Amino acid sequence: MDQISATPGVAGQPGGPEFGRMIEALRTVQAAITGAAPPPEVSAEVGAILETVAGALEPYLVGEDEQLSGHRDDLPGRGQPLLPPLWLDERDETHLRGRVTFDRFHLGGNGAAHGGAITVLFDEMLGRLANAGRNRARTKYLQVEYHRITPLDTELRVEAKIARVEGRKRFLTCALYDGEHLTADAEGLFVELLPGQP
Ligand SMILES: CCCCCCCCCC(=O)SCCNC(=O)CCNC(=O)[C@H](O)C(C)(C)COP(=O)(O)OP(=O)(O)OC[C@H]1O[C@@H](n2cnc3c(N)ncnc32)[C@H](O)[C@@H]1OP(=O)(O)O
Repeated sequence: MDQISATPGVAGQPGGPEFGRMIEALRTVQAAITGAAPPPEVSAEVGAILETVAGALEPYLVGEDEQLSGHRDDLPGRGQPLLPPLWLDERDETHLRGRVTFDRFHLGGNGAAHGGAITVLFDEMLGRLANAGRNRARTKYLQVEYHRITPLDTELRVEAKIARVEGRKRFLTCALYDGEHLTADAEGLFVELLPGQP
């Protein structure tokens, strides 16, 4: 994505608070479905409702540049349901600091957040920082270490820093904390795109 709007949307316009509410409801549905063991009639009923929901949106499908999801910096996780709800409290061109809460949708097992969900968070944090005020770069590698389980339904702190820049290469680090406990961290290399690279 190239354009991310930090301006809260206007009620009654596309991207207004109604859109944020829809994304929030989707997150609630994702967690509810993941955590439920409904009887077949309820699964059938909910499935039909969701098919109706998809049908209601179908006339409004747009290209990547026009979609709202992922482009709303005023919403947690940019309004992109793939991302856990992430709030950025501090940001400049050298560091980011935010809060994130994983829920039942992000469950790996035995109460712990899925390692892949944590990696999505780290790629987002490092991607945002690598691209802050700089020419566009993409992830070359992301090396993640899991030090202890990352709990669900707990507000966690996440911090990213630029370690060094060498020509096109941007080396960054990210760390996730439950209180004072480090649960996971990562080192990533982002490479600035050459003209013509997608
Ligand atoms: C506003 C935006 C908000 C964004 C938020 C969301 C962020 C999400 C970020 C992403 O997820 S991006 C999607 C995932 N990544 C990709 O799809 C990238 C796919 N790969 C590519 O497109 C290319 O491989 C890439 C542009 C990253 C680099 O390709 P190049 O062929 O131009 O670079 P090359 O592989 O030659 O490496 C460039 C430099 O890095 C070095 N390098 C490569 N791999 C390395 C490695 N493993 N370790 C150390 N150095 C390495 C390499 O030696 C070289 O060093 P020098 O410049 O000094 O010669």
